[in-house]
Amino acid sequence: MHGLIDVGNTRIKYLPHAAVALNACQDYQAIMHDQVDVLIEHLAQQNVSKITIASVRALPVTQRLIDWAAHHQITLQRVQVNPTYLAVNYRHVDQFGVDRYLGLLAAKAVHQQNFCVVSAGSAITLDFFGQTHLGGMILPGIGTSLSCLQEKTGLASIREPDALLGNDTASSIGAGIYQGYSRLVAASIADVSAAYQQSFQVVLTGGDADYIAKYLTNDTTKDATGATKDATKGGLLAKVTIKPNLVFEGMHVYLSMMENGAV
Ligand SMILES: Nc1ncnc2c1ncn2[C@@H]1O[C@H](COP(=O)(O)OP(=O)(O)O)[C@@H](O)[C@H]1O
Ligand SMILES: CC(C)(COP(=O)(O)O)[C@@H](O)C(=O)NCCC(=O)O
Repeated sequence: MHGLIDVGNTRIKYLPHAAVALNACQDYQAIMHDQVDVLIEHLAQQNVSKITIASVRALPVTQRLIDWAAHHQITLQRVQVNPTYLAVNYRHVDQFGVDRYLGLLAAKAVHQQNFCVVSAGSAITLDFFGQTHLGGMILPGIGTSLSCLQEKTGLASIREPDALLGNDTASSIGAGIYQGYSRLVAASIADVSAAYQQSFQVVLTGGDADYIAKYLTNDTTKDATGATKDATKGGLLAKVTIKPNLVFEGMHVYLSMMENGAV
């Protein structure tokens, strides 16, 4: 058994390698960092003999997984940003997040060009790809923003608003964070589209993708089968697709390229 692991800043996600190939829409299992031992037990039970791991940075849980694999003679392979197949427009490629790289690889395999990968996790990242990677944006994610607000002001409750404006603290924070972030993402895509004179297919992933999508447009279809639905907004957002497994799909592309000797 070959296991794929995505270590994000908030959660660790796991998917057996075969699941990506056989059923790309199957959801991953996600755990918080302090539950890494539950994942290790699961890997042991599944007789995992090989692990491919994408880790956004050198997190203690990544080291824990590396140590466990070494101790049990399990082959562990770390995904690296490699410009051979997909070049990222970064001054220093080694700064570029491996999760962003895998998101681009997966989206490129489907759309080839003119897409924007939006990953709504601990951070919200936007990566624009025309004929090549153009560059990106990073901003604090929804959960991160809520934690900051709580730390600075003590305000922690959040509720989805039923209107544009909130009428109590929780719905006002909901209006600001859920709707506000979606507008920020939409306006950023619109600005880049206008500046580059091209439109971008939007591919959404990450723990908060549904919230971003919900307020980004009223006409978004959650991707279960890879299907998309038209969702035009100001003529700029051509299509929005939610891909919960985008990083894993990117790992699948990455591994295929390795097998073919491209990476
Ligand atoms: N069950 C959950 N546990 C924790 N966070 C969740 C959960 N469901 C959705 N979220 C949201 O997803 C965000 C983390 O998204 P994720 O894609 O896992 O991030 P990362 O890749 O940075 O670990 C959290 O900040 C939170 O807002
Ligand atoms: C931007 C990120 C923090 C997003 O991480 P995530 O929200 O998925 O945990 C991560 O991709 C990262 O640490 N990137 C390195 C910096 C960069 O891409 O420029």
